Amino acid sequence: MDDQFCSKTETFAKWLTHVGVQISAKAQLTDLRADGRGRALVAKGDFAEDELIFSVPRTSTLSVKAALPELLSGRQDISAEDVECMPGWASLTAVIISEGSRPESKWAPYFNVLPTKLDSLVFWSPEELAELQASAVLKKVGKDKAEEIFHQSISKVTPEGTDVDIFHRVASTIMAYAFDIPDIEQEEEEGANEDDLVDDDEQKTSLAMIPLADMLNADADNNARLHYDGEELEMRTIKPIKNGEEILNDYGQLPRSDLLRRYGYVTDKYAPFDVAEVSTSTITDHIYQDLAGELKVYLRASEIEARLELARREDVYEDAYDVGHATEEWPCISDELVALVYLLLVGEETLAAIQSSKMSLPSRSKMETELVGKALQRIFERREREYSTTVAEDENLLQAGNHSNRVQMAIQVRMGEKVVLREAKKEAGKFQGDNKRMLGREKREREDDEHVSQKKSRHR
Ligand SMILES: C[S@@+](CC[C@H](N)C(=O)[O-])C[C@H]1O[C@@H](n2cnc3c(N)ncnc32)[C@H](O)[C@@H]1O
Repeated sequence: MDDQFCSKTETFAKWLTHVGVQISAKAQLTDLRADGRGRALVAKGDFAEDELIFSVPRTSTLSVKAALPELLSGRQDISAEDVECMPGWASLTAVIISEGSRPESKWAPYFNVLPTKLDSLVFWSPEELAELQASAVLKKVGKDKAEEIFHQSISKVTPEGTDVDIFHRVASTIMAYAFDIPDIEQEEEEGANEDDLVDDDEQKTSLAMIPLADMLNADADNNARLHYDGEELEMRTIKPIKNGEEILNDYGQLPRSDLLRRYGYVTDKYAPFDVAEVSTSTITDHIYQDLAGELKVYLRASEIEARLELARREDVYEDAYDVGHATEEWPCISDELVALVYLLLVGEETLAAIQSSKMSLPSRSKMETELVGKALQRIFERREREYSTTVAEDENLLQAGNHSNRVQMAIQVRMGEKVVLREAKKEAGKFQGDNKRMLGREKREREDDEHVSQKKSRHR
């Protein structure tokens, strides 16, 4: 353990006052390492709703704009453009690495409280990552791509000797600690154009580090929120906070997989936001085989492609679809996924009618046919089998608890995804819509209709 932890916190607290941060006497930076929560802000008195906890002047935030002059000073070999042309996170990484290498940096007391070790996924070994099994989060880690950007552009502007380990530490700290701050000029401009008919809701933001605001942990239900309205960024309570309670910020409604990837921790409170991903290529590779018994039709690759093209035209195509827990507002299975599977399975005549725009895509309830439900159930079962352990096995492993913290977190993530797939399968099992417009049925239905009418005419 870092035995300078407390002295670093004290120096940081003094520095905050020095740079104009105003903090309520009822809020205190506290050592929560024993609970695995690092430094945290804790209430040392009762806060009312909408009470100011602290304010940080915009001038005390660390952005590319703020730190670029220092990086460029005395360097003839690079220009502002070399830094500004990089993606936002990469240019902020470059300026923080450069600033961090200067012992006289005004930010030094702040840098001293930033982490030297993180658990975000980029730091996991191949064996640890393998514990996530079939989780789609593995495709999102992006370590190689990040290193490519480091070698191609960041390392050209950072001090000589900056290695890839420093790069990952700073880039990952930015991922877990930085904020997207709305630009104040933009807000004023928008205010001036309040009567404009065209609503330009794309607000310009800048990525920046906000000392102290980034010492707040999060646990799905926050009790504080940062306000960006003025020159002072204000952290205010959103509900009363009692003496002794931790002050928590909002990191967003993230599935545990993303929480782990970006922040290196998970808690049960994020489980309701878990998602599992099913890729369109897996769906098209298996759907006709899985339903061969009931379809009795063979589609050529070009016919499948035409159906996917229609899904694109109808704006329901995605390379992969997320399924999540149902809420009061949303089902587990998105409208887009139902529509994709419907278009892959709808009969030729209905397909042609939609293609020629004689008919529009039916409502969700009409697309929830029994066949679409059966296909989705198979898709979710297949996806669950891609994980090498079952939910029950994971439950036992979690209970045994004899793993490293990282493995324990990986088990929670992979188990959460399988639980979502099961719930989605149950939902698909309730689809009961008529199959008569579906592939292989349309013709049979028509033949049956004709058969009935022939019978009727014979009886006449
Ligand atoms: C913005 S920082 C918060 C300050 C941090 N605790 C520190 O000591 O520097 C985000 C990091 O805090 C930790 N963290 C945040 N919320 C947490 C929680 N509920 N449980 C455990 N760790 C948490 C994670 O390591 C995350 O990457």
